[in-house]
Amino acid sequence: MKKAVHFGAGNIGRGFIGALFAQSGYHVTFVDIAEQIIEQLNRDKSYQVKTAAQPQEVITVENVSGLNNLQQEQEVIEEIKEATYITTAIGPNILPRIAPLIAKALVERVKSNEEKVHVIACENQISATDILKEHILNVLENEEKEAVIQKVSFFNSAVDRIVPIQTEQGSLDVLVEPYYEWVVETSEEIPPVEGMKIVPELAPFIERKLFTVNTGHAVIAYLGYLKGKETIHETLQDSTIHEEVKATLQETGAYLVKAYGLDEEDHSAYIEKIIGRFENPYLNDSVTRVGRSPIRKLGPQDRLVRPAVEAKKAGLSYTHLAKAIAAALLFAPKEDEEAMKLQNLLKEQGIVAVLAQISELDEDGPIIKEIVQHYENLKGE
Ligand SMILES: NC(=O)C1=CN([C@@H]2O[C@H](COP(=O)(O)OP(=O)(O)OC[C@H]3O[C@@H](n4cnc5c(N)ncnc54)[C@H](O)[C@@H]3O)[C@@H](O)[C@H]2O)C=CC1
Ligand SMILES: O=P(O)(O)OC[C@H]1O[C@](O)(CO)[C@@H](O)[C@@H]1O
Repeated sequence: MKKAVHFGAGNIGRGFIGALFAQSGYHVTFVDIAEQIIEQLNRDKSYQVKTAAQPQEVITVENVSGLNNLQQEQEVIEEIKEATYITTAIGPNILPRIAPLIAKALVERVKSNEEKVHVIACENQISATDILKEHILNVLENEEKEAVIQKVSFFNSAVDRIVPIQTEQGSLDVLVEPYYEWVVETSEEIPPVEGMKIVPELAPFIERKLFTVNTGHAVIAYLGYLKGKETIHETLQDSTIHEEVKATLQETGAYLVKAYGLDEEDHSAYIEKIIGRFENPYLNDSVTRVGRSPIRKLGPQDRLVRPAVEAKKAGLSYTHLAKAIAAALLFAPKEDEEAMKLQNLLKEQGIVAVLAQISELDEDGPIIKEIVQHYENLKGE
């Protein structure tokens, strides 16, 4: 049986990527630090993926096991020595932490196995696999680097499936939206995985996804949070926010149409389809999950700042994006470590210095000016 090693046995790991490998006949070893999930995977050896829809579809995922990367380093290395795929869904900030173990394992792997192994980071981040690759290569000696580069393929990818925080305590089962898309960039012939779509150039796919699905979701989360809403579905019932989401996606859409020559009508239909996905009442997706880690989401390459900067460069409107950025600065749930850090930074340094630092925006530029105006207005509401 072919093997896949997947880092991150969370929502996307179990509910999407791991499930596709298992359905394609792979044994999936999940690697995680969550002791309870690992124990349960090894005990139950299966779990169910259930769609948030009526009627509900239920898929049983089998041939799975788990390893703890903090306690079972050697076992992880042994699995990687035989794997066809190594994938991750752990969050962009965690990639540097798992890179040393993957690097160590790849060095062992290329000594004992001639077959190529394929590494794919499945994160909401542009070029996540390139970033992981850099962290891996950085810890290797020159000779090791060469061997790894020759026998390991690294592919960037875009992952799209809404998987909310799971509410069934003590269960490995995962509730997912019915829709999914996994796009992988390569021109190599690679072992087939059901549901994996191969493209020669990822940029249009990942930007269209990140700046529509993730931008739209973020706008709903941040505006919903400010209005005291709990869920994405509930927030979208507010017609003012609904309109604001559409207007923001028209801004990112104008940039995407111009940058990638997309058909305007097709893109408008895509926006409608995405908003329809957000409206799914069975997902019960919280605004705090979707808005989580606002410092990461305000990064220069992420879903709010990059389209605003690109729109400005192209002479297009970015006023609704500026409002969304302002709303992100006001996102302050106590349990979100990054949100708390952001609030402290704002108190200590003020909005202009913070945006210059975390979003790499020009302190004297028009984007910051517009954000500051929206920030003051939103604070006063
Ligand atoms: N949930 C969703 O709807 C989607 C999420 N994504 C992306 O997928 C990635 C994962 O997201 P989720 O599955 O929602 O998160 P999650 O929090 O459900 O899963 C992450 C898993 O990583 C594990 N982890 C954390 N630190 C670790 C470490 N040092 N070593 C090993 N494992 C570690 C956690 O214990 C957890 O099980 C993120 O990059 C997210 O942006 C992408 C598309 C959809
Ligand atoms: O997973 P992140 O990057 O924190 O952001 C949440 C976003 O990712 C998703 O989980 C799916 O792409 C969306 O629900 C949301 O747009």
